Amino acid sequence: MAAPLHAGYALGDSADAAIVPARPEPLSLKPAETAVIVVDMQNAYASKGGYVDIAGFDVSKTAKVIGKIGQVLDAARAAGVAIVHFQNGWDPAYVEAGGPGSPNWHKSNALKTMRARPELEGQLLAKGGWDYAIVDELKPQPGDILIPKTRYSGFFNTNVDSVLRARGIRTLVFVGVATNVCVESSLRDAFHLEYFGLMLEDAVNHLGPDYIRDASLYNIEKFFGWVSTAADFCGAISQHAAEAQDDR
Ligand SMILES: C/C(=C/NC(N)=O)C(=O)O
Repeated sequence: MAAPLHAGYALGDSADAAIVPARPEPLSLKPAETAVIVVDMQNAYASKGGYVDIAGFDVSKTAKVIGKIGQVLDAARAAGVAIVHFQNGWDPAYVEAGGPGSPNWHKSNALKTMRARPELEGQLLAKGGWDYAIVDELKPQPGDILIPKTRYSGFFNTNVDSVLRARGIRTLVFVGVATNVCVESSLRDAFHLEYFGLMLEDAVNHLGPDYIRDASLYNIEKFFGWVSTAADFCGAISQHAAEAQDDR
């Protein structure tokens, strides 16, 4: 049996689906049953002087990623695709971060940085602060959904699965930071919850050496979902919306 021309839950009725060029094969999706997941586009992860910059990670590429995400959100809103923003962080007393009994206390580079530099206590990833805030260019708009989270994956200790299922959403388009941490963690968990996950490789930024970006994209393409670009996703949903308009 020949491999299907495209993947996606809409295999049976792809007539009303958009076909997004992707790896390992094109992915069909229905805009009304799709959401763009904007992962942690906060000053902490995307701005000079934010937590990951202070911790020594490279944020030089985030301005370009912010531009790509802005294009994706404009096209998504025009095509009726839902938008969900994850926002990572904790209460200013860091109760939600967990103490030494939590692996987060030992692995979070934000918590480790504040232990090493006590003058930063209460500033990194603290709700209400600049570091925690979503960057000005990508502030949630009316109708967007905002999901606070306290660990890497947006599918743990949140209601996002219920929010998405209540809207009949089956395909999730991932953008944001970091490719190899919160984006991949969330896409993997979404896979195990039966969502079709698509990562836009030029709308994400990784933390660490460049090979970790390649490894993350390989993992997603081979085992957890699909990989495409901002232009291919925007082109597919915009063309689909135009054809639907012509058919009216
Ligand atoms: C390392 C890290 C990653 N966050 C993310 N949004 O990928 C953190 O939150 O400490």
